Parts: sequence; C-alpha cells; structure tokens
Amino acid sequence: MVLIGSHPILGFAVYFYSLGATVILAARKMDQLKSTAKEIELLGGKCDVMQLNIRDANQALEAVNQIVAKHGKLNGLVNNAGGQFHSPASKMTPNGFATVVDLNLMGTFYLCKAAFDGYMGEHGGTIVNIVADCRNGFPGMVHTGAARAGIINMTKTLAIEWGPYNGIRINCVAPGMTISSGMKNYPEKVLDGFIANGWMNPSGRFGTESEMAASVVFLLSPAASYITGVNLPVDGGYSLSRSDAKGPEAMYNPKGSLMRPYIGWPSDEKAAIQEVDAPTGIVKLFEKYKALAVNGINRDSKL
Ligand SMILES: CCC/C=C/C(=O)SCCNC(=O)CCNC(=O)[C@H](O)C(C)(C)COP(=O)([O-])OP(=O)([O-])OC[C@H]1O[C@@H](n2cnc3c(N)ncnc32)[C@H](O)[C@@H]1OP(=O)([O-])[O-]
Ligand SMILES: NC(=O)C1=CN([C@@H]2O[C@H](COP(=O)(O)OP(=O)(O)OC[C@H]3O[C@@H](n4cnc5c(N)ncnc54)[C@H](OP(=O)(O)O)[C@@H]3O)[C@@H](O)[C@H]2O)C=CC1
Repeated sequence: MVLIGSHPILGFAVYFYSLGATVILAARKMDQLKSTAKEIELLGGKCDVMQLNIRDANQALEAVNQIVAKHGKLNGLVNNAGGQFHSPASKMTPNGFATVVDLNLMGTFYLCKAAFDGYMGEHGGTIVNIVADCRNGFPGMVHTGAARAGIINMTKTLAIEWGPYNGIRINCVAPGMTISSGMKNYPEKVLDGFIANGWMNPSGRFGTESEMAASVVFLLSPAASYITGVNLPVDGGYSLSRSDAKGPEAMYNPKGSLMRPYIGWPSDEKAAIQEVDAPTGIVKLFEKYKALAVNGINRDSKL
C-alpha cells in the first residue's frame, strides 16, 4: 500500500503495480487524479484516489487514518507533491518565500509525521521524499532551495530517530531537469532557459519520468533495505558540475554520445500510448528521446 502525495507521473504507478502494490494518489484536483487512476486501471493496476492539501497537517493525518481504515495498512509513502515559481530573491515577497517553504518543507513533514503516527510508528514502512538539486546555491529559486535543503536534513534526522521503529527507512530522490508535467508551471522565457541548459550534464540530456520512478521504486523496495537517510541525485551527473558552458562532452570527448534514455514502457501496445503532459518544446524533446531509446543514440539528433 503506497500513498503518493500528488497526481503522480503515470510511470510511478506502473512500477508499483508491477510489484503488486495498491497505489493511492492524493492531491487537490480530483479530476486529474481520477483520469490518472483510470489509466492505471486500464493497464491492470489497483489504484485509489483521495483529495488532500498537504499544507494542512490535520488533512494529512486524516488521509492516513482513512487509508489504514480502508486498506488495513500503509507501508509506503512518496512525498512527490511540491513546486515553486521562478523569481530572483530581490523580487520575492516574504509571503512568496513562506508559501514555497510551507508547501515543500512543512507539507513533507506533515505527511511523514502523519504516516508515522497513523501506521508506520507501530508497523514500520518506507518513505521517499522528492527534492531537487540544491547541493550548491539555487539562483532564481531561493525559496525551494532552502525548503528542499531542509527536507534533506530532516530526512537524515528522521532516518536516525525512526529506524528503531520497526525499521522505518526514509530517503530522498533529487531529480535533475526532468521532462514532466511540472514544466507547465513556468513562463516561456524560463522554459527556453531550461531547454537551452537542461542537457549540460554528463548524460547530455534531460531526465525522463521513468528514470525518476525507477529510483523511487528502488528506494522503497526491499532491494534498498540497508539504505536510509540518503539523498540520491537522479540527474545525469548535473549536480557534480554546472560550469561547462557547452556541456562536459565538449571539453572531454567532443565526439561523445548521449546516455541512452530509459523510457521504461511496458511492451504491450495499450501501455505504449503514454504521452508526456508538458509544454510543446518539452514534448518535442521527449519525442526525440523516445526515438533515441528505441533506435539507439545519435549525437547529431541532440537539440
Ligand atoms: C530548475 C527547476 C527544476 C524544478 C522543476 C520543478 O519543480 S517542476 C514542478 C513545478 N510545479 C509546481 O510548482 C506546482 C506547485 N506550485 C504552486 O502551486 C505555486 O507555484 C505555489 C508554490 C506558489 C503555491 O501557490 P499558491 O496558490 O498557494 O500561492 P498564492 O497564489 O497564494 O501566492 C502566495 C505568494 O506567492 C507569490 N507568488 C506566487 N506565484 C508567483 C510568481 N510566479 N512570481 C512571484 N510571486 C509569486 C504570490 O505573489 C504570493 O505572495 P504575496 O503577493 O501575497 O506576497
Ligand atoms: N520536473 C522537474 O524537472 C523537477 C521536478 N522536481 C520535483 O518533483 C516533483 C514532481 O514534479 P512534477 O511532476 O514535474 O510536478 P507537477 O507540478 O506536475 O506536480 C506537482 C503535483 O503536486 C501536487 N500538489 C501541489 N500542491 C499541492 C498541495 N498543496 N497538496 C497536495 N498536492 C499538491 C499537484 O496536484 P494538485 O495541483 O492537484 O494539488 C501536482 O500533482 C515536485 O516536487 C517537483 O518540484 C524536482 C526537480 C526537477
């Protein structure tokens, strides 16, 4: 039984049900949740939906209590809901900063605490918190950089304090620039910047939703049973270096190739109709990655 805070990428759910999990999707907009649930069911998975605003601690506990009452347990939690807006700190209002901290840091704590109080404290469980690359400063995103760094440290503390409660494990995944629905939140100018820079990492490309989903499923699964308190960057190596104006391969191997993208679709045709829900420029990029994943790597086809 896995509670995913947010309307998740379909990829998550595909993996979870392949492991036999029932997935519960929770976010504010029921329409989106219901349509994702329908797709999951079409693929043969088991899924439930519930309305939840993670910025309300009482709602978080109520959600966990409802799940436990209905399904008898809650052994996994993915704190995927989150986000921010792009703004220089000099133009940000105190309330703008507080709102993003409230959503990401407070919201993640509320759900972790609710899962602990409502089930995991007594029975154990596994938590994955989605953060972002905040190893260095985060220009244009001071609020989310601070909030996500807070989540990473909170995760370390909870790993130590909660490990003795039936082996609760808690880790973070820090996605690099990923082709996803979240890109719809940004104005075109910011998106253009993402597209221009998103490939500047050792992989030479953006990440895919499947790549994020696979890392989350790994950390939730017994395959990661000796891993707790870590932050796993899933970013093609971006967080290691961000200073190469033309991307690392221009310096180290000018004839180098992209890392092959993992799209990770099930092979039957029904599942292969997945589309990415993102702005046009990003969808074009995704189409290219799909072709690369199927046909192999062609350096010249990079944007
Ligand atoms: C490298 C990047 C990689 C990461 C990618 C992703 O994460 S993809 C995932 C991306 N996905 C997401 O981000 C999804 C989730 N994101 C969201 O829901 C919103 O971005 C939210 C976090 C602001 C919450 O919204 P809400 O409805 O609760 O907020 P509200 O309307 O009540 O405003 C509260 C305060 O914030 C201020 N303010 C708000 N917007 C802007 C702006 N553009 N500009 C300036 N300021 C802005 C607003 O003025 C107000 O302050 P004031 O005027 O009172 O002093
Ligand atoms: N895409 C990228 O490049 C990167 C993404 N990330 C992070 O990964 C996570 C997933 O990203 P992505 O799928 O692209 O983002 P989306 O914006 O598509 O998804 C965010 C989800 O969070 C939910 N949500 C937002 N606020 C709340 C709230 N108060 N209560 C409950 N649910 C809420 C939204 O649903 P609803 O509005 O219905 O509530 C939505 O389903 C986010 O935390 C994002 O910041 C990190 C680094 C890079």
